[in-house]
Amino acid sequence: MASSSLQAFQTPTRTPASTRTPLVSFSSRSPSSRSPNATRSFRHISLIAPIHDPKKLNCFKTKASTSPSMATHKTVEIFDSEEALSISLAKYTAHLSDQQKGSFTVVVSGGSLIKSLRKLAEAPYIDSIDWSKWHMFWVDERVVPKDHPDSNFLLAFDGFLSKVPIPTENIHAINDTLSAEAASDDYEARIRHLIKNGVINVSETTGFPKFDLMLLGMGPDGHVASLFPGHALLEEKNKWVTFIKESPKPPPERITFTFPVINSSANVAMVVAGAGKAHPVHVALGDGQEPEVLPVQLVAPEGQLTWFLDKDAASKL
Ligand SMILES: O=C1O[C@H](COP(=O)(O)O)[C@@H](O)[C@H](O)[C@H]1O
Repeated sequence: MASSSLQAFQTPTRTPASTRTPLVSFSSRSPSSRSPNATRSFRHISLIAPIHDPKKLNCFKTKASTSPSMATHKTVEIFDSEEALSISLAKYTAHLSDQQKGSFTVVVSGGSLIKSLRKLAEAPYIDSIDWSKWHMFWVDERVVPKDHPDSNFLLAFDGFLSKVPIPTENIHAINDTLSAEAASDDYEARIRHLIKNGVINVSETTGFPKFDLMLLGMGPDGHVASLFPGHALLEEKNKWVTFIKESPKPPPERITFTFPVINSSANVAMVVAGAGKAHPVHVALGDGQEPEVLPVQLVAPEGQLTWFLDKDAASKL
């Protein structure tokens, strides 16, 4: 099956290509940045092909750590174009998929991230990936019908899901027939059910669901999922899935995973392209002197965090 039809989802269910190297790649192990002021302790910087004054990379060097109870291993890769970024993202995702013995649980955001997944639907990945073990989830969704232009499901369907043979029953879309509150409760209940069935793992550290891979975008204001700057939902500690009725970015009603779930992931890819996002990238990865606290700074998975940046998004680093 090379594609599924949108109609199949209208009634919600309950239930090495080019190996272009990044221009700049460096990795670190840092304490959890659950505290936005948590400092980073970069152990390793490998400069593959400098695009900036290397002195600027001082901003990635070691600082004293605060409480390293939860360590995030962080890698930042900077590419000369979004095209090169998307090729590397496909390779990374295919590698994680290959490593997974049982189900491969993948969470996507909406927005520009979806376009950057396009290489997965091309050779060699379309034929080499075992799509049958993939289970797809959404980190956030807008409270609109699945065929509405604002739907994150529709975006993913058109840009990715309709082009790859993931079994229809493994595509776990958020219920679009319920209110925001009911849909978030419903999604959490369905995730609990999939944990019982052994599809989704649980973090031994946090007790929250542990997805194998979250592919996340970031808004120009530094929001991730539907977790916006200054909003009380940033502080949510108990719920897995919650809702917002007054999103600063339209549409106003949305459902979103919470930070405890995002940060219990085995792998998170932050995929950011374009000069319009250079400022929040600098806040998140720069010298830590910014007074702002952006939601993206709270992304600190217990597993691996990999930033995929194009050079425009990285231009203020
Ligand atoms: O509203 C949303 O925006 C963010 C960022 O979107 P982008 O187009 O600026 O990349 C997205 O990650 C989120 O899923 C979506 O609901």
